[in-house]
Amino acid sequence: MPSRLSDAFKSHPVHIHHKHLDFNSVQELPDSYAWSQVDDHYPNCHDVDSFGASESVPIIDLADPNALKLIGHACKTWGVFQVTKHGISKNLLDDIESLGRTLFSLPVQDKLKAARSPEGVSGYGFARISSFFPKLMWSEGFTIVGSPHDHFRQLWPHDHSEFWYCLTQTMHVGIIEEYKKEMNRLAGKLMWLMLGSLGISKSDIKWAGPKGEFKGATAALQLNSYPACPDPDRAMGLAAHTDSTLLTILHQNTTSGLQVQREGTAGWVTVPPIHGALVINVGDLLHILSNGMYPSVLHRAVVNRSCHRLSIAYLYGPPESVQISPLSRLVSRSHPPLYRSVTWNEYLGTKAKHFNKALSSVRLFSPVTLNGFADVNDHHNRVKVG
Ligand SMILES: C=C1C[C@]23C[C@@]1(O)CC[C@H]2[C@@]12CCC[C@@](C)(C(=O)O1)[C@H]2[C@@H]3C(=O)O
Ligand SMILES: O=C(O)CCC(=O)C(=O)O
Ligand SMILES: [Fe+2]
Repeated sequence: MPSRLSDAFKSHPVHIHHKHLDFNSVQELPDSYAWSQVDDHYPNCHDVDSFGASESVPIIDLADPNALKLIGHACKTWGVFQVTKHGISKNLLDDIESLGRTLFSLPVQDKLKAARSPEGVSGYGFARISSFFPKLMWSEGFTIVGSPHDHFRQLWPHDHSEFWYCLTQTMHVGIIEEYKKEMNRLAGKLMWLMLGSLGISKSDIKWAGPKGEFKGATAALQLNSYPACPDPDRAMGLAAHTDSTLLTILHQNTTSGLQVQREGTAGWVTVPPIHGALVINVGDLLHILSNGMYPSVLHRAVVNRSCHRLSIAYLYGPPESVQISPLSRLVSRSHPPLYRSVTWNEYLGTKAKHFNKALSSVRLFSPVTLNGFADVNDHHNRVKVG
């Protein structure tokens, strides 16, 4: 079994045999990007729950004394929430957004110099899950695991001026490092709020370290770009999926596009961009850790005709060697463990092979065999693929 995040896909390489588009030069949606199963993926069309009432994703102020309770409720009922007063500076959010914009505005042949290899994790390319769908997604992504140095050297090759080259590279790398550092700090804080609301304390998770700082946690930074699209009704930015993480922290620019599905309801709910707020997704590993109490949220990104959309996802997971399984405090005779233990790498490999069936493939009981005790999250088989 691979033990480093960067090796997670060695046994399941993704070969995508498609030419990369120069999105900006396309006037008409190419057939390879036209989704035949055009469903209701327009923002605002389906911002209702199954009872017809308007519902929106909770927004939680982290400085609110009730934050713990509110987060617990949001995790249980939505698997997603937005946070304000999170302590990440506005400048840093602006910097990472503008770095993303600079990167994606490079000519496609330059971006391809940093293309992700079929068995690799880092680099430029289509979303990994593209291989499960017959049509391409109207987006491009750049994944960073570890240092972005080598990829940035490929993207911005050495030009004539040594001084300017060093300065801009140092600035770009510095922004990424600072962003990762700040996100790591916030992710640790959110972990304790999310787990605290289940009655879990620092002594329950040995791998979090003596001070509960989650030392050794691993993460990937994913920059996503969704160019304006000539035929948004027939295109898909990023197909419906859950993240294979403990949690994901998402910064979106002012253009909406992120949609989530709430358990037990029909339709998609748009997560509106709120200035300075960050979106927090429950991922599959937290779903496992919580013994199914917190559903990992099914989400997707849609595109629009006039605005370019950018999002930056910080995909946070446990240290590489840690086995994730339902926390013993959440397991009892009436609530048996729903999942077997997995490392993050093993789970990523499983996701690469089984995509939306990954969570059920590590499940010990199906909801029907549990005699009335159902796992809140059984939507994983509802994601339409191929
Ligand atoms: C750690 C990871 C999670 C991720 C695969 C990756 O290796 C890096 C990119 C992540 C991402 C972002 C877009 C959606 C997603 C499903 C994908 O194809 O790549 C996620 C992966 C995931 O959470 O499984
Ligand atoms: O762009 C978005 O809003 C969603 C991105 C996402 O789901 C991801 O990077 O995993
Ligand atoms: Fe996602």
